[in-house]
Amino acid sequence: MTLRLTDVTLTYPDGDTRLTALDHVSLDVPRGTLTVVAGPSGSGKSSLLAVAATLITPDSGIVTIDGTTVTDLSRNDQAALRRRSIGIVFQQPNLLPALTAAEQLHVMAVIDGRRPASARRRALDLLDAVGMAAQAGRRPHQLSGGQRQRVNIARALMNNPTVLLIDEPTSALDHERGATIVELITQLTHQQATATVLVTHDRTHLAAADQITEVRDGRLLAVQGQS
Ligand SMILES: Nc1ncnc2c1ncn2[C@@H]1O[C@H](COP(=O)(O)OP(=O)(O)OP(=O)(O)O)[C@@H](O)[C@H]1O
Repeated sequence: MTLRLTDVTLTYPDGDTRLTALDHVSLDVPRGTLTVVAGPSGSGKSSLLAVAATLITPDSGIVTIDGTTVTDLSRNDQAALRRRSIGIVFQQPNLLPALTAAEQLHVMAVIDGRRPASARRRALDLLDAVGMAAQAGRRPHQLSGGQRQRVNIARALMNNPTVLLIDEPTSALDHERGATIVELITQLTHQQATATVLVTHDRTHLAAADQITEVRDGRLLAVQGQS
């Protein structure tokens, strides 16, 4: 299993007590499949992504990625694994204003120490895969919200991650553009063979999923596969 959460509990300080954001959560996500986690505001979706991304260490439970138990690793080793194996798409496309679409992707490869020529090739291939080849030389202010989100998704795939984590990718888009982005995420999940988790409060995205699950008050309700 590429991404596995086993019996994960996460709490935050809340005055004199602690608030349980994730309550004994278990989830398996195989490569090449899309899991949609739906739930209302405050149910624990972002916390689940942050734990899967190794950005937050849970109070208890185990997270494994590609067979490595990440909850056992040092913070440095977690960061190295994150760079190598995890692509994260945050809600707001936090692109760098001065860089072109292609350069947004290059930066990721440079951080990872990849050779410029192969990085340039992969960046252009990915921009093509997200339908943005013609806009490779544009800066964020010259792109629409949907186009920025496409660059954001391509950037997350730059280092060839096995796990792709996506937080509310359509919150800034209208319904039609949102549906197109979810379709694109489904295609990329199959094409790039990522174990993809998309969290959303929008139930219309459930139809795109290979596996759907609902989160309420930090608990995962039934996980169901779709075929
Ligand atoms: N850093 C924090 N400190 C304290 N409590 C937090 C913190 N982050 C989240 N929480 C609480 O944990 C619970 C789960 O929050 P989380 O952000 O994971 O939910 P969510 O489903 O992603 O919500 P939204 O859809 O509004 O982003 C909420 O009750 C929230 O108030």
